[in-house]
Amino acid sequence: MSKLRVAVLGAKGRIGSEAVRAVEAAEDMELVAALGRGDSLETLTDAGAEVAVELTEPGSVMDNLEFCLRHGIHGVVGTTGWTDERLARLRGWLDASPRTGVLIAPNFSIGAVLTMRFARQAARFFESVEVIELHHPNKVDAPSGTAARTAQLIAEARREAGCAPAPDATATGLDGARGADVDGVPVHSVRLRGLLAHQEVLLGGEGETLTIRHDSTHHSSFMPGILLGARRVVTTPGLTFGLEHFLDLD
Ligand SMILES: NC(=O)C1=CN([C@@H]2O[C@H](COP(=O)(O)OP(=O)(O)OC[C@H]3O[C@@H](n4cnc5c(N)ncnc54)[C@H](O)[C@@H]3O)[C@@H](O)[C@H]2O)C=CC1
Ligand SMILES: O=C(O)C1=N[C@H](C(=O)O)C[C@H](O)C1
Repeated sequence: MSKLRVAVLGAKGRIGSEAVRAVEAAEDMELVAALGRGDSLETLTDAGAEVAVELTEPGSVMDNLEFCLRHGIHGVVGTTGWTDERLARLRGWLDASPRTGVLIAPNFSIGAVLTMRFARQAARFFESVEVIELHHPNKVDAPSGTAARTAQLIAEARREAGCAPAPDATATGLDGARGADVDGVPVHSVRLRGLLAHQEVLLGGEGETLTIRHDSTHHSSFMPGILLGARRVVTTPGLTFGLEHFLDLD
């Protein structure tokens, strides 16, 4: 059986360097390119890459994906910074390349995907809900892509269930003290040396609270999801948003 020809973009970064090792170690994959900042994207076509694992930064991801989709290279994307406007541009490129697939995974770790799923399930049963994400201090974006997605899923579930806005009597104070507002859900970002990637979803009702917490303590937590994404995206044309769609969770 021929091996899946995989390239990693952002190959010298924190997660990218781990992804290079994971692809090299996968028996059904061949690492055909490992690109860092400034390397030519033509390397991907010269190397015959079938899948590009995109782990760079929000300022680079769009140009990289535009090139990949123009050349029929599937994408597995962990890079953050996804807005509605960016997603619409990506869908336009996918429409022009209908056999190509892109997976965008706000988080590749199974625990984080389950956290999002459990938070969505729990959201309608509690009056209050807030998200706290905690990351290493080298992270350039806040809130994290995972926290933004978690808050969107919570907000969607609460809208569908007809929940009232969470109670909050705050009338005065410092700007930012109540976090960022993502679809009506407060999201608080902590940046602390010693941490990697962590998230808590706090839910509160009369006389009880529920905390759903996930900790990624090593970048290896993201690797099974990246490899699964690469295997599945080649037979899944169009945009898949969230690794849960490849996990048969229900
Ligand atoms: N979805 C997920 O599960 C995860 C996503 N991430 C995300 O992945 C991204 C990268 O995170 P880190 O590795 O921590 O950052 P990092 O800063 O350590 O690595 C990014 C690397 O990409 C390189 N780069 C920038 N532009 C490039 C380009 N055009 N072509 C090739 N390389 C380029 C940089 O030089 C750097 O080496 C961030 O957006 C982060 O939030 C990180 C961990 C897990
Ligand atoms: O930058 C990181 O480290 C991470 N980024 C992703 C995010 O923004 O959610 C995934 C994970 O939290 C690690």
